[in-house]
Amino acid sequence: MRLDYLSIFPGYFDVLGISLLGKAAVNGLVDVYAHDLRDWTHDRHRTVDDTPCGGGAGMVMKPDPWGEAFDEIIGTEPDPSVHVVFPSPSGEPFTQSVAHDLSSVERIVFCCGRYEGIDHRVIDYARSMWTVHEVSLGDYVLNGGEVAALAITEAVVRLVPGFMGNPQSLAEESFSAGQDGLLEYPLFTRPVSWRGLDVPEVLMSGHHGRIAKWRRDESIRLTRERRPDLTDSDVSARH
Ligand SMILES: N#Cc1ccccc1Cn1ccc2ccc(-c3cc(N)[nH]n3)cc21
Repeated sequence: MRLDYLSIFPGYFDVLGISLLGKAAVNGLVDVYAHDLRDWTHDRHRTVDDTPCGGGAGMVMKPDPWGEAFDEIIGTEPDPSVHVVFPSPSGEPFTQSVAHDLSSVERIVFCCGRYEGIDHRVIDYARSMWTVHEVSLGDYVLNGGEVAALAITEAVVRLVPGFMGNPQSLAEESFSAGQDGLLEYPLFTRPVSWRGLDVPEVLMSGHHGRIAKWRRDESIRLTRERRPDLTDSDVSARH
């Protein structure tokens, strides 16, 4: 998998050389390339923004540098196998399902906007050429797309076959298909007693059926308490 990042702050992506992602890069599972959008400007100030047409606060990112960067980094021919991700507060929700879909593609280009956003024609042009995902991390506003791109990267790459040492751990996480859309149950390890707090006895019983039931019940309880939006009537009935 090749990952490209287009940003006026490419240094954000130096962190991708650390930890598991660094190991994946070493193992050849992912190739990471960060690009400075200003390299595709031609004025002395390396200008990437301008005032919004129609007025309004803030600045908008000019389309020209993006187009020239696309030509050089991706190419000038349409290719739906290239997935272009625009983090945006007005995007579709980024979910585990989207992460799973992206984990099987060969190439992802992250377009990290700043200011008030990117000239919309850039997104329209990208849609005419590649497979575009305009995605939001959640209902809050960041200062740009870089942090969102890093979060999306981690969610996607950890699902790439061969990346995680123990793929079984993926199957038991919150939001994974195997969890029936429920939140993950509480986790414990040794010591059994810690500052007056004990591991639930059932988990030390060695009775796998009771442990499985306790974990399911806890997942249902937590999901109903914290994320009623994840429990539809059918799921509630089953639980
Ligand atoms: N756009 C915009 C915008 C609009 C108003 C105020 C500030 C910004 C900053 N910004 C510029 C690029 C960009 C990219 C992604 C996010 C983003 C994603 C999530 N889920 N929250 N915020 C924000 C981004």
